[in-house]
Order: sequence, then structure tokens, then C-alpha cells
Amino acid sequence: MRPELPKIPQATTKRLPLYYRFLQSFHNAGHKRVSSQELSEAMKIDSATIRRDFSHFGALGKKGYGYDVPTLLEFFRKTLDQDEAAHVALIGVGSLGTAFLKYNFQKNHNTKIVVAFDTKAPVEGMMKSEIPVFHPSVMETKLAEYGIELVICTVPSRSAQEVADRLAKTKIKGILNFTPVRLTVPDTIRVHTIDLSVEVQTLIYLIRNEHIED
Ligand SMILES: NC(=O)c1ccc[n+]([C@@H]2O[C@H](COP(=O)([O-])OP(=O)(O)OC[C@H]3O[C@@H](n4cnc5c(N)ncnc54)[C@H](O)[C@@H]3O)[C@@H](O)[C@H]2O)c1
Repeated sequence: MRPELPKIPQATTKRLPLYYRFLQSFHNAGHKRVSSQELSEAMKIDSATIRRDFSHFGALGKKGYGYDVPTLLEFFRKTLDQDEAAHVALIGVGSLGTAFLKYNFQKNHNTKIVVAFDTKAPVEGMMKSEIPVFHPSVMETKLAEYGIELVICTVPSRSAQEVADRLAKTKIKGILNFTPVRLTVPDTIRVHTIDLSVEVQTLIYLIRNEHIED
């Protein structure tokens, strides 16, 4: 069962998968406990932030002992719902999409692109990096067939909203949008947009204004 979480800041939420990944490596290296300082050095996040983040989840650590690795790992696994595999679809298998297909979350066994769509693919499908790629004309049927919850969108900007409109009529819950288009979707779908230019501009702004905290 997924633990009931108090409302936690979005910045903390974003770090959860990272904590999970680093705790896994501590666990794999045989560590039974870890201090916020050790986590800080490994993750390059300051220890005060780590302690503050962890405090949102209740008293997980003990003074002078640090954090119990198996307990923390179990907590994050449940919180991140890692028991249940997430089946992901990729829409748009061009330059960026092909790179994602090849990468396919190698370090995360519970997240995987299981199906992809591209206008250049035949309706009956073709294999690319061991993943079936279909023509978008069969998208709705295939998304249901593969039990897709989440879609990665790497289509050209001009096609992005049209794809989102079709997705709005399916059961998918999230879109990871790599197009620079601000998508309009119903409340039932969550969109995370990763706009490379915005990220670069933000970083440029931050390095030129070092006094601003992130
Ligand atoms: N390439 C990059 O480094 C990069 C970086 C950041 C963001 N992006 C963004 O990602 C998106 C994809 O970029 P790219 O360079 O991979 O483009 P691309 O032209 O190489 O690939 C787009 C693919 O989408 C397919 N496509 C077009 N309409 C479609 C539809 N309706 N359904 C399914 N597939 C469809 C095309 O056949 C093509 O294979 C763009 O919106 C771009 O702005 C690209």
C-alpha cells in the first residue's frame, strides 16, 4: 500500500526518484545506514536540503545514527509506487524519440517504453530497438491494449496539440512533453514539459545571478 503523504513541496517531490536511485546504490554496496552528509556528498545536494526533504515524511532518521537504508528504501519504493511497473508509450520516433527508445530507462526496471508510434511506421507495426512502432492511426487501440498510463511526446511542434487532443480521449494519465508547445489537456491528464531552451535559459540566468536560491 502506498503511504499517505502530507502535502510536500514540488521541489522535494522532484528529488524523490533521485533519493531512491542513490539509496539503491548504497544498499547494493552493502550499507545498512547512511547519514545526510554521505547522501549529500553522493548526490551533490546540500545536507540541510536532504534533512528538510526527509522531515516532510516524518521522523525517518535518528540523531547520531543517520538513516536506516533498508527502511528508507522501502519507504521510497512504496511512495514512488515502484511495485507496479509503469508502461510508457513514445509518440514520434525521430531524432529525439529514437534516442529515448535506445535508452529505454536501462537503470529503472519498472519503467519501460513498451510501444511507440510514428507516422512513418506501417499500421501493422515494425520493430525498432526491440520495441514495436505503429502508425498513429491505431494509437488509441494500441494504448489500451498495452495498458499505457504515460506517454512521452516527441513529435514536431505542429503535431503536438493534435496528438494531445487524441490522447485526451484515452485513459492515459500523463504526458511527458518534449515539444516546446504548451499543451491544452483536460484535468485528468498531467503534463510535464521539458523545454530544452527554457532549461538552458534558466541555468544561464541562475549562473549569472548566483545569489538566487533554487
Ligand atoms: N532533437 C532534439 O535535440 C530536441 C531537443 C529538445 C526538444 N526537441 C523537440 O522534440 C520534438 C521532436 O524533435 P526531433 O528532433 O526528434 O524531430 P524529428 O522531426 O526528428 O522527429 C519527429 C518524428 O515525429 C513523427 N511524427 C510527426 N507527426 C506525428 C504524429 N502525429 N504522430 C506520431 N509521430 C509523428 C515524424 O515522422 C518524425 O519521425 C520537437 O517538438 C522538438 O522541438 C527536440
